[in-house]
Amino acid sequence: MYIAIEGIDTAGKSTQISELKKIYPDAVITKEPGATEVGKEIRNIVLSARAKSKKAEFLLFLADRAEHIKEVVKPNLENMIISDRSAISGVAYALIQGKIDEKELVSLNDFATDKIYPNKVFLLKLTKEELEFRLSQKKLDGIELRGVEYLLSIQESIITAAKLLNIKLIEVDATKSIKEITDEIIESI
Ligand SMILES: Nc1ncnc2c1ncn2[C@@H]1O[C@H](COP(=O)(O)OP(=O)(O)O)[C@@H](O)[C@H]1O
Ligand SMILES: Cc1cn([C@H]2C[C@H](O)[C@@H](COP(=O)(O)OP(=O)(O)O)O2)c(=O)[nH]c1=O
Repeated sequence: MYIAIEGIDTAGKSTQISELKKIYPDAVITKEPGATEVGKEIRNIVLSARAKSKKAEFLLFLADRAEHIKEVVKPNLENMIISDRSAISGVAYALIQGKIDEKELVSLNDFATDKIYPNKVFLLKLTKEELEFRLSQKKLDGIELRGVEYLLSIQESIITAAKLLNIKLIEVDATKSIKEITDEIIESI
C-alpha cells in the first residue's frame, strides 16, 4: 500500500511520519521532493525559489517525482510506502500558479508517474491561527516566505487536486495532539 501525508508547511507531516515509522518499522519512508540522489539536487534548486519561470519550477518538481516513482515507489509496491507529500502537492501548488490548465496538470503527472498514485492520502489541515503560530517558530524557506494566505489557499487547492487526480483524501484536524492525529491515521490505514 502506498500512502502519502499531505498538508501545507508546518502542518505536521514529518512529525506524523516519524510516529508512523515507529508503528510500521518495515515501511518504506520517503518524501517529495528529494528522496533520491537526483531528487536531492532538484530539491536544492526548487526550494531556493530561484527559478523565474513557474513552469520551470513545476517541471523540476515533476522530474523529482518521475525519479521518485521509478527508484522508490515502483520497486516497493508490495510493501507499505509512507510518503511525505505526493503528486497532490504538485497539482495543488501548480493550480494556484494558474499557468497550466487542469487537464494538462493531470496528464503531465500521469506521464511522470506512469499513473502510479497513492492509494490513500491524509491531509493534515491547519487553522489560520495555528499556521501563523507555527510559521513564527520556524526559519522559512523560499516557498514558505510566500505567506499565510498563500499557504491557506494551497490547503484548499490540495482538496481540488485530490479530486482531479481521483485519489482518496482523508482530512485530519492538524491542530489536535500529535498522538490523536497518529491514532486517527492508523485507524484509517
Ligand atoms: N499536532 C501538533 N501539535 C502541535 N505542534 C505540532 C504538531 N505536529 C507538529 N507540530 C510542530 O509543528 C512544527 C512543524 O511540524 P512538521 O512536522 O515539521 O511539519 P511539516 O513537515 O508539515 O512541515 C514543528 O515544530 C512540530 O513540532
Ligand atoms: C512536491 C511539491 C512540493 N512543493 C513545495 C511545497 C513545499 O513548500 C516545498 C517542499 O518542502 P518540504 O519538503 O515539504 O518542506 P518542509 O519540510 O519545510 O515542509 O515544495 C511544490 O511547490 N510542488 C510540488 O510538487
